Amino acid sequence: MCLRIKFCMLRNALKGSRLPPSPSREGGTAHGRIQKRRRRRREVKVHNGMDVSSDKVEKLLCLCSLISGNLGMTSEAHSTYSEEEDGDEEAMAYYDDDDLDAFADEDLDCSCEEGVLGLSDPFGGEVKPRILLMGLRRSGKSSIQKVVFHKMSPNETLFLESTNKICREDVSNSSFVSFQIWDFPGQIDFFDPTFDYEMIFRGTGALIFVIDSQDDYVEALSRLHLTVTRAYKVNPNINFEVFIHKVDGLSDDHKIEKQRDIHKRANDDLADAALERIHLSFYLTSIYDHSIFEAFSKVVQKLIPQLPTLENLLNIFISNSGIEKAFLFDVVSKIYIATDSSPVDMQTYELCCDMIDVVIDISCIYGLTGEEAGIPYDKESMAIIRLNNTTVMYLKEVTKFLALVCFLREESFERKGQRVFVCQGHKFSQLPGHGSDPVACIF
Ligand SMILES: Nc1nc2c(ncn2[C@@H]2O[C@H](COP(=O)(O)OP(=O)(O)OP(=O)(O)O)[C@@H](O)[C@H]2O)c(=O)[nH]1
Repeated sequence: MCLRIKFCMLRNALKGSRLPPSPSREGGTAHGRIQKRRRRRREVKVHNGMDVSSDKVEKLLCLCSLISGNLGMTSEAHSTYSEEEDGDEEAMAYYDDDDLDAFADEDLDCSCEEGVLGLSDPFGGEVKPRILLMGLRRSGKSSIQKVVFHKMSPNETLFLESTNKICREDVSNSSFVSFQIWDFPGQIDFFDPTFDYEMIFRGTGALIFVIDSQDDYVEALSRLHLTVTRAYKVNPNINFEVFIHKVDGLSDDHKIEKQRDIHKRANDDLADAALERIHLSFYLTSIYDHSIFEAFSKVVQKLIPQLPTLENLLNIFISNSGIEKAFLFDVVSKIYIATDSSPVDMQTYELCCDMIDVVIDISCIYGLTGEEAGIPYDKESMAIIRLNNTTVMYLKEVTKFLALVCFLREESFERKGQRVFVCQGHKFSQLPGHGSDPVACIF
């Protein structure tokens, strides 16, 4: 199926009509205000769309695809898998709000254990890394999971009920983004003999401890200490990630102050227990902006064994292409799984998320014909957006769930005389009429 963003329609849509609410655009007052402010800050113009694709981009895409493919899911491979295993192409229909729920429910294997105390060994043969969400009651654990992985609007989390069972969810968007999330009820009694915490921590890759920054955090810190020390004894390889959460209600100065205080107290507690070797990473997060997605990106990246290879590829890619910044994104969760070594700022990250939203929304509205319904993102998907500060953004599909998003200066953005290559499975093939030299590629 050929799916291409229709740029004239995109331009019209951006100028005149209102885009339908995408999961990340709709939302609560705080989130809505942030989004509105951000939209005012910049004027998004759409480049005169053409089939532009540099051979360097294609080379990188192919390599990324290969790395991904070695893990079992290239675009093609995944399509086959979906058809054979699921028999349901509509699994990709997460792009519109109604279908989103269907996607989330159908594709995410979400189950809740019958209470903490009744947990038997559910991990027979489990190989996916496990991410645990822990913290006091009402700290925001379930909200984080729902907003990041179910595209729930932040305001809807106000109506979430308290979790009283361990909820497990399989997230398998791509070979890179493939793990289990365990959402724990607020209070877990480590001393309860029927709660087998050793078995839980043994297979854990990351433990996210959520602290409500708008609340008194003394109890949360002692709980963090207890949890971390217990987990470390069982499995010293766990990454300990502390989300200082709900910072949307705090001023910038207050945020920094809270982070410094929590950081100091948590590390002092570890030093007092002679456990300085335990490393805690801290993040300021809120479900009302992109900070939660950025923090989750960093947590997930640490669990990707191929991360150094991907980063190297992106570094080589930008050093040879005039591109200033490149990200590899999981389009479903908007987690970026790798970027080059230059620093990431929040605004750049937000722009990438917005671009993914625009591409998917416009594809859904204008890119599908009747018989193609259901797959608004495929190997033909690409988009170019010119911002009003002479920066060009470029998005290209890598695999069914991955996108390469790049930033480059307008002057580096050449559209003429380029050879166009497409990545077909594991091979480059050259499109007729676009230059004569084949691209060298090592498989
Ligand atoms: N202001 C603000 N509120 C948030 C944020 N994240 C979650 N909340 C709110 O915090 C409340 C509790 O959220 P939950 O996700 O149910 O908390 P939980 O940690 O899963 O709670 P338990 O299931 O009882 O352990 C809800 O009203 C959410 O709307 C945030 O980033 N900012």
